[in-house]
Amino acid sequence: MIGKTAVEVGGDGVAVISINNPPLNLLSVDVMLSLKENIEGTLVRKDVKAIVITGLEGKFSAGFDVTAFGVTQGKKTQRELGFMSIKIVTDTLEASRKPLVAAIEGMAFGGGLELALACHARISTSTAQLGLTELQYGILPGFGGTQRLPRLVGLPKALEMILMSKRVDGEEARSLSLVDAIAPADKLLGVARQWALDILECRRPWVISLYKNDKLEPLVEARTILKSARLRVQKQNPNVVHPLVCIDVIEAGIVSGPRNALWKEAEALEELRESSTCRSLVHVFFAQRQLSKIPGISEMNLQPKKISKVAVIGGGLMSSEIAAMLLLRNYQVILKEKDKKRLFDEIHRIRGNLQNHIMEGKENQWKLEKTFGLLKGVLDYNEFKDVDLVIEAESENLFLKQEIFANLEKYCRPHCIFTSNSSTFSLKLIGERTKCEDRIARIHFFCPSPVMPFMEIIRTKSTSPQVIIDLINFGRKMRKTPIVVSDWKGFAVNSMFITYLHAAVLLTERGVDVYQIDEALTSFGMPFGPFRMIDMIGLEVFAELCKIFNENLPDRSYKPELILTLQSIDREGANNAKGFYKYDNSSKATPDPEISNYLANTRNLLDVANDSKLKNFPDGEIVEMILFPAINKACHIISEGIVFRSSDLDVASVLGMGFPSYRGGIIYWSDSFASKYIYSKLETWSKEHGDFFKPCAYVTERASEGMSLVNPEKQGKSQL
Ligand SMILES: C[C@H](O)CC(=O)SCCNC(=O)CCNC(=O)[C@H](O)C(C)(C)COP(=O)(O)OP(=O)(O)OC[C@H]1O[C@@H](n2cnc3c(N)ncnc32)[C@H](O)[C@@H]1OP(=O)(O)O
Repeated sequence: MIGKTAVEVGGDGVAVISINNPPLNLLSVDVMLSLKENIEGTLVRKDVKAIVITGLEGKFSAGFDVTAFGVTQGKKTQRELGFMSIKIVTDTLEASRKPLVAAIEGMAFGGGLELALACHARISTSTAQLGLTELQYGILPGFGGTQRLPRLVGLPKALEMILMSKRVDGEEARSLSLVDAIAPADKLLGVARQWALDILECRRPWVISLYKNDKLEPLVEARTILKSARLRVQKQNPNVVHPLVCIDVIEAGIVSGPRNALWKEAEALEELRESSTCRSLVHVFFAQRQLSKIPGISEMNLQPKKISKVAVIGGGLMSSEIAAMLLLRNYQVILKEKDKKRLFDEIHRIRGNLQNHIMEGKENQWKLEKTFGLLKGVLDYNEFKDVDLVIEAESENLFLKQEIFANLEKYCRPHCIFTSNSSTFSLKLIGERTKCEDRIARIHFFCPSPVMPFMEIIRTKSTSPQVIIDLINFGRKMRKTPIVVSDWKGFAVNSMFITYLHAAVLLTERGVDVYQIDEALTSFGMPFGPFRMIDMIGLEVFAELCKIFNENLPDRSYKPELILTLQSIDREGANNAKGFYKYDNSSKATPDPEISNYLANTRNLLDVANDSKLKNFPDGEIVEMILFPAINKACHIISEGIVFRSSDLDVASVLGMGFPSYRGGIIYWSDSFASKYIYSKLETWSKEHGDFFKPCAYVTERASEGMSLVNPEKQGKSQL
């Protein structure tokens, strides 16, 4: 039995039914059947006047167990989900002849919130998290959420919450009338019990959400809202259908009544949960959860140490972005610079960063000053004595970095963690003049760091387990998804991304149109094409990155000559309004016909003929020719033991490169081809265009054995 519910009847005549499926009180067929049984049981009990539904241990319910979707393809749950939605949620729970109130603490997601929506009232704590998050798994709310949420909060807000899988806290839920009252955790059950009795005594309304109409827009207005929602989702994500299916189901309820639409919803859920989109998204969900499981460390159950004060060393854009991110997460920040002028400039830049952010968030001047007040600029190490973490982001000078780390050991307390942001030198070299290798790691924020939700933690064999745990916890506090990898000549996840960009440059140098490449990749699902991406990174930064990358990892590397040509004529990317694209005052990018001239020059320089075969290259081939080298590099990373699981690179590709999550990540996607196919393509291209495409040993081996590239058990042995 997977989970159940428990009933307790109080002297006040209120039965409290608690969902009991630790740790998150996920819903399962067993939980739902037990809920039905217990509601029916309490309905016939004479000593029960009203019912409260809650979750044990301060968690209402994190929703239905998604292992029932996608990953267990073909295996149906014991009873169809439609049965549960209509027979249990609607005909038993909502139709109960005794008032039913939900007491929500912790979280109410997906099916969990949908149970609460079917109750006659909802009381929540102010910090509870509520949301219909189903679309993030390629399905739609399947327990009546498509019908009840619009009727409780109005169509525009419901669409926003459902289509974006948006979570709101109790306070916001109250302001939306999604919950009826807020109560502190220790009084929650008491308030909910009294509310249920008040409904019985007609002191509070007995609301059946499914038939509530006052918040619903009139049909014509509703149709206009739905139409623009359709256009929006089609534009944002033309490759997936589930948001459109969801909108259709919502509309069906408004047009032909909610009861009929519940059946439509159930049918749609059955269909969507078998889709490849659902399988891929569920894979990414679990892969993301696996990321923080570090073999050999997680079992130690170490508790993370608190990090309150962080020092950032070094100038430049990156360090000011890092410092601003830290301040916005309420860390005290010490910023160390070489001289007064640089320090002044940097502090000025950080204030600008904060101002942008706080303005965007419509927060006030007071908040800005308070946040800025957490920053202290210094020129020496005296303030480092009580710092918990140092992030070194100095220029790429080994001697300078070694000196900094030697000073850190001298001035900081013994538990302070030292990290470098460098991608050039190995951590071993950077820490050579210290005796504290166990406290040294690398943190890599992805560009642009305030936006990218991903963070790499790079460790050596000497980095202590406690430091890893502390940094994972720090990453989460920074609202980033942290991935732990081994030190690999400065590059781990980035090598996959750089290879992807190199493949695009190589292809255009051989004759494929720049803008066709970008379009092929955006149609595939990347948020930007590779050339728009290079423009955004900036050609100077990209060229520098390529130089270091090629020096450190010469195997199958590529020298993107075109970048140098463009730099020589001052085309630096979005920053100076011209790169592969032209940019207007509002940073809107448009293709520039002049690019073809520079391409011709580069081809002359490289002495490569314009390959006529590539002239009318189909989009599908472009995608393969750009993404297969990245898969090849990812396989190299796996075989070197840089990551623990191949699925780690799926998450890395989704969060760090923008690979579409509905394709499951780069390695997961590779499984939609036979490994032999990938191998033979790489082999052919390597003959035609050089070693850049040469399949690595892992791909060669797997292809010869007819094995998938995804094989968590047999992937490369971890170096750690
Ligand atoms: C029919 C309905 O309409 C369909 C649905 O209900 S779809 C489901 C909707 N629910 C959700 O979206 C909630 C997804 N979960 C989360 O966001 C987060 O787990 C959470 C915020 C609830 C808790 O986060 P946190 O405390 O960090 O715990 P976390 O490590 O994520 O999860 C604990 C365990 O539960 C698992 N888990 C979490 N949610 C799950 C779910 N919905 N299904 C299956 N397993 C789930 C995790 O994989 C993890 O398993 P593990 O310990 O074996 O690795």
